[in-house]
Amino acid sequence: MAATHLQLHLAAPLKPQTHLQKAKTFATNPAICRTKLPTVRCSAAAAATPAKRSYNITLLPGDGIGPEIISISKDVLQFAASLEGIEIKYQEMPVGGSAIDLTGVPLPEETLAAAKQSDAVLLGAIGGYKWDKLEKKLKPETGLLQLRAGLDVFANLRPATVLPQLIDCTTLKREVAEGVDLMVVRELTSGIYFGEPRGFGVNEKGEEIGFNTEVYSVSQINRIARVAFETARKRRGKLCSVDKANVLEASMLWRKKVTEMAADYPDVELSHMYIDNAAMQLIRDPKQFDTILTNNIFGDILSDEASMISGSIGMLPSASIGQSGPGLFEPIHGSAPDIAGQDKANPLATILSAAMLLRYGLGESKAADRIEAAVMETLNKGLRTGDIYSAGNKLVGCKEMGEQVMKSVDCQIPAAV
Ligand SMILES: NC(=O)C1=CN([C@@H]2O[C@H](COP(=O)(O)OP(=O)(O)OC[C@H]3O[C@@H](n4cnc5c(N)ncnc54)[C@H](O)[C@@H]3O)[C@@H](O)[C@H]2O)C=CC1
Ligand SMILES: CC(C)CC(=O)C(=O)O
Repeated sequence: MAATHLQLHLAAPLKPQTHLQKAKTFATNPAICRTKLPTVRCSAAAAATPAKRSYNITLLPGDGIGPEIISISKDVLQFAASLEGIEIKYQEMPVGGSAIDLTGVPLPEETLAAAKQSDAVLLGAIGGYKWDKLEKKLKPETGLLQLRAGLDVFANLRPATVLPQLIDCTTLKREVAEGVDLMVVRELTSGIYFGEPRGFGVNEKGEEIGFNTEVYSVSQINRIARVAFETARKRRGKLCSVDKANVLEASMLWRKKVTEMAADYPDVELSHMYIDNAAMQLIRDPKQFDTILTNNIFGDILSDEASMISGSIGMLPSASIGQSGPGLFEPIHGSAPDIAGQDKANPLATILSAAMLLRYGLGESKAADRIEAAVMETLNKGLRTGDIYSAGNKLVGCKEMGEQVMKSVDCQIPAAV
């Protein structure tokens, strides 16, 4: 099958909503991630009446809790799609530690080829103790970085919302967390995770060293900044660019280019913040943030931090997109080896990633609505995995949570936001 093409569709800005309107929306409407991103869709699905209603999805379960959460998310995706008359064919491929065990490498050529040829990719997570001591090029994490680079999905969109149902799960004071609704736009295929030179060596004193390089080119900055401005424009019109421009040259260039681009977006209020302050401000007053633009490593850290405002890392989905080709959709968490195989994992981050896949990868927003509505209904019923459990609710395992979401998938679709 020919590869589909994701496009950043520069649509007219949506009307910004006030915090109060938002809070009301989220209290009554399950569309957790809806209307928050620039419209991203494959060209095959971009027509008003999509000609193509059949898609190929590559599933990459990976390691640890990956297979558990992907199996459930696939069932939910399949059911929601079938109710909307969409046919999906799946191809499951190895990645990470499981690929190392099978083939000797963390990203087999066949896996990358299958991912590239599909309409979208749904990933669980990679990594685990078993592979921690392998040399760098053979580690599961290297496979994931190669996959992101191979698909050129440079923009990682990580929404973090405090759902009213989970307000008791936040580690912050209720009044600080209530109504938080932010989006981290993380650069995903450059920066210190990829920069050269890198490696191990010996310094002039004969001491062993490890070194990495934080490097960004103008084009790498411009393309992620554009996504962030477009995202902010479709949200509440506030963009905070997070860097370390008081110390790092790569950040100085980042700040200069982001500032220049602001001229194209007079409707977006741009601010800059140093990463150390941003990490603090996110806990002090998270509601000050709407859209956060940042580099690869700062975005990795800030979004994990943001997950605890929402209640659990088991709740946060993500979409990684490029200029063309399939998008990569994955929860923000890792393979959680401490709970793997124990039916304790929260599958909702991956289920919501499947909803993002439908909405932003395939342009199938009705099926995405169904999944998000089902997640909300399941939470409304009081079902909770251990990571989001609070008194008065029912503690369930990963499987039962998934089964309950499945039951709710054909629930009535609420009106669009
Ligand atoms: N995208 C990916 O595949 C990522 C992979 N990793 C890899 O995952 C492995 C473990 O890394 P950690 O630093 O422990 O991060 P992690 O995100 O896997 O786990 C951190 C903590 O959160 C909990 N947790 C994570 N997901 C959960 C879920 N769905 N439900 C309930 N609890 C959940 C875990 O049990 C653990 O206590 C490492 O090998 C790491 O390299 C880490 C981050 C991202
Ligand atoms: C495991 C790394 C390669 C990536 C990571 O930590 C992340 O993207 O969350």
